[in-house]
Amino acid sequence: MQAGLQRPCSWPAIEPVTSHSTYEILESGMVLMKNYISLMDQAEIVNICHKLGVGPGGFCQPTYNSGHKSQLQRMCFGRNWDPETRYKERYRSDGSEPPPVPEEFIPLVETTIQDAQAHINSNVEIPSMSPDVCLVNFYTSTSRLGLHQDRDESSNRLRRGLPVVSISIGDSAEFLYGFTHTTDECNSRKVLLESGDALIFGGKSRLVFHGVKTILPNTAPLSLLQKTMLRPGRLSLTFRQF
Ligand SMILES: O=C(O)CCC(=O)C(=O)O
Ligand SMILES: [Fe+2]
Repeated sequence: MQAGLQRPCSWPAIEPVTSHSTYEILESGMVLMKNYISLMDQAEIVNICHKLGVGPGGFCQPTYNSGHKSQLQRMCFGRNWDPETRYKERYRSDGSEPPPVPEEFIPLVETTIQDAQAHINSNVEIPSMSPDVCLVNFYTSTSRLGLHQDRDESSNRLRRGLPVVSISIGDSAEFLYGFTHTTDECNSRKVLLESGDALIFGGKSRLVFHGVKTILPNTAPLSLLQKTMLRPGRLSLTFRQF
């Protein structure tokens, strides 16, 4: 954590490890923080997601109106999001409601944004936010996520460019991104997201098209697998303020 960015000590401690991390500015408002979350904290995040994932409102495989099932397992925190109804339905079809965003995650996300802002020396390019929604995705080695924009949050927050903060845990992923509505796999840029990386996209990059092309099997840190019940695959958490 950067000097001067101390949080009240009553907050539960999931703290990013900035000493070993490196920062890459991908675009205005889009920063990749490599090796940002310590293995211990990754394990804690996995354990929290595991505990909530097996309860009511936990992991499920979203279904499209066509009957097609999504290739992912997904769980929402804070607000129910569904590929068909977006944020409109408070309850899932099984009657469950999503758990709130776990309180351990909120200072982690806020600090991540502060560190990104400190790195680019601007809180205009990436505004601050406090997450009240999170989508948790679990990808197996064959899962993919097509190119899309995250644009279902409230228009006020989108207009202000409040960032999405994405955290990757487990197997690495090839993540695609691009800025035109014609963005496809051929003309998008590609970046590797590894366990412990945080990616922020806000400001001018808030509506970037993005998706997950490939999961690279057997790339999760061994010690993470030993410390947790994480199955082979990738867990991603994308935090937003609705
Ligand atoms: O898994 C990821 O890194 C991206 C997830 C994502 O784009 C989403 O949930 O909207
Ligand atoms: Fe997304």
